[in-house]
Formats: sequence, C-alpha cells, structure tokens
Amino acid sequence: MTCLTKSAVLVLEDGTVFNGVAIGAEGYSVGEVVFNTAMTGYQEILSDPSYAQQIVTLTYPHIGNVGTTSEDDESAKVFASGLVIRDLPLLASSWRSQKTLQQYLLDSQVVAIAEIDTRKLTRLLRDKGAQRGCIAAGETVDIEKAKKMIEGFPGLKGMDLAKAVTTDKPYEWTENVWDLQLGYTQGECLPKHVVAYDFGIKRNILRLLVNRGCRVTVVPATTKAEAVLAMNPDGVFLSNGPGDPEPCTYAIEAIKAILTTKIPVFGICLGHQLLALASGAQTEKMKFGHHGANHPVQHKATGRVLISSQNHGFAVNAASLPANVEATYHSLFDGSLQGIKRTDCPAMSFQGHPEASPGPHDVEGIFDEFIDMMKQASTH
Ligand SMILES: NC(=O)CC[C@H](N)C(=O)O
Repeated sequence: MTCLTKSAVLVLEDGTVFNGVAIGAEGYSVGEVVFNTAMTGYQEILSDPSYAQQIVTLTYPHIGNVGTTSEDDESAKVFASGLVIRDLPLLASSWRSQKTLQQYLLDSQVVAIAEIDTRKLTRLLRDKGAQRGCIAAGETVDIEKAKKMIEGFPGLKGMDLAKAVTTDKPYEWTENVWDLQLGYTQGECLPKHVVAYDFGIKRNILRLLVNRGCRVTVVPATTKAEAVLAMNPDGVFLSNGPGDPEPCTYAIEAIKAILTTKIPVFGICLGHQLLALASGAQTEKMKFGHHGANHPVQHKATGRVLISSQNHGFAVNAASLPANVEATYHSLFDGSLQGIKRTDCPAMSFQGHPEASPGPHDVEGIFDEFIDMMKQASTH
C-alpha cells in the first residue's frame, strides 16, 4: 500500500507553480518539461536515455498500475530528470511486477510528483512550448530555490548530451527479444555484424537487430570512423539519444566518412537527425516536440499510414534536404519530416521509434529494410 505524505511542487519558467505530493526521492531536479501521451510504458520511458535532462509529464491519468520489472528497463538506469503524473494507484498488479513504481523511483533516486492537474499542465506546454522547470520534493520546499535552479538551466538547445550518456567502452550484444515462455534468450549463429553507435541507445533496438541475425558491437559516441571500419561491419547503426544533434560534430564527421564507404547505415531518432546533418541538411528545435505512442506517420512511397512511438524535441527541416536525400515519411499530426533515404548510397533513417518499447510495432519492418540493405551490399 502506498503512503503519500510528503509535499512536492512543480515550478515552471513562466512562474506557474503546481502543488502536489512527492512519489519519489526527496530533493530538487531541473530539466525541460515535456508531455508524453503514451497510455502504457512508463518504465521504458523513464529508462530511455533520450529523456536525459527532461521532466516527463504523462497525460494518461493512472500511472504505476502494473508496477515495474527489471526486464523492461531500456537502459541501466533512469535517465529522465523527473516524473509528473495525475494519480498513482494504491495497488500495483501484474504477474511480472517486481516492485511498485514508487519503490522504483525511490531506488533510482528520481524526484517525482503526483496529484497535479496534468491536463492543465499539458495545455500550458502545448500553448507556450516546452518549458524549463523544477520539481522540488520534501518536508519543506523552497520555491525561490527552484526558480533559481530554472534560471541556471540553459535548456536543451545547443546541448550535446550524447557524449554524456554513451558507453565508455565498446561491448558485444547478443540478447534476443523477450518471449512469453522463455524470457530473454541469446541469439545464435548471427551472420551479420553491425556496429552500433551508442548516443543513448535503447535495449530493444539491439534485441530487434539480434532477432534479425545481427551480432552487434556497441561503440562509444565519439568512436572515429576508422575504428568502426576496422571492425569490418556489414552495417552501421546510429542510435537514438538525448540533447541537440547539432553540437555532436564528432559524430557528424564520423558518419560523413562512413557514408563514403557505401557500407549500409541506419539511424533512429537522434541517429536520423545526425544522418541528415552529415548529409548536409539542417535540424531545428520544435515547439513542444513529439512524445507518445500514438503518432500517425505516412510512408510517402506507398501512402500507408503507420502508428508510431515518438520521442523527439528536435526535427530535421524538410526544406533543407539536399538533392541526394529523399523524404520517406512524414507526420500526419504536423506534417514534419519523419524519415529520409540517401539516393547515392545505402543509408536511411526514421525519426520515430520503430523499436517501440513502449508503443506500437507498425514500423518494425524498417529493421528488415536495413537487413536487406546489408544483404544487397554483400552481393556487390
Ligand atoms: N529519442 C531521440 O533520439 C531524441 C533525439 C533528440 N534528442 C531530440 O530530442 O529530438
């Protein structure tokens, strides 16, 4: 049974203060406040490294009702700077649950607030755009201190966070996707070798590559192109990750060099933005971004509509695409660019999250396209 007694406040840069109760660690935490419309997957969202330095508001009102399990973590820890919800249910119920959301937040030392009007907050973020904010939680909370912390937070524009969250050493990944009977198994006889740049990689991406016959070597964000090529990869993967893609010049340079070799390249989210920058396009900060599991995107070549998982605050400017880059998908919510393909070399990327976790699996077939690109490249 949950006992909520400590107070908490959420303070925004525009001066708005929301009063609620603390459901996680005590203390102060600052970040960019965004809203996510997914109905499920709170644990995967919290542990997605792309949420570093962001405070996530979940618009679905009941969060925590299925507890948490270590099997569902998308990385080794919680990366979100804080969590904002309407209601924490009194009981968590699922046969897979190992601990309650509250215990998970406490163990991860994450500051979180419940019992605030998340509809009002979401409308404010929609109208004004993502806001810098601070959650303060404890017996007594100092709103002036929270405001000072907000003033000291520069915001995500211009911030390179890929370097901050990446692995410090290369490692091999062979774990396959989760199975109801077997749990996680190991991939065997994996014919393709993919080198994956870790800009903040989610585990389900690695598992979906293994599931399609790839042995994956994950490398730090700053790994030089020569070091990647020396590993003799069949394909190079560019991961998702937090922060602004523009200052990641080391990655943009490495991608440019890899593209000249004609080794197949596939990017997701930050990886998509970096492929675009390496191809000469431009990125920009969005007003409040896309964060949810219900975003329709249209595949331009077939007209098919797919429902996708999304989590990005920056986007590639479609008007900036050079002649050798084709737009492949666009958002049916706001028309923004959702995918690209190079016409002069085997490279493509997707802005949303085909690996889901959480979210629908409609776009998963894009992983098969990457496998096909590698098969074709090996026959040349
Ligand atoms: N999920 C991601 O890779 C996010 C990419 C980038 N940090 C953005 O906010 O747009």
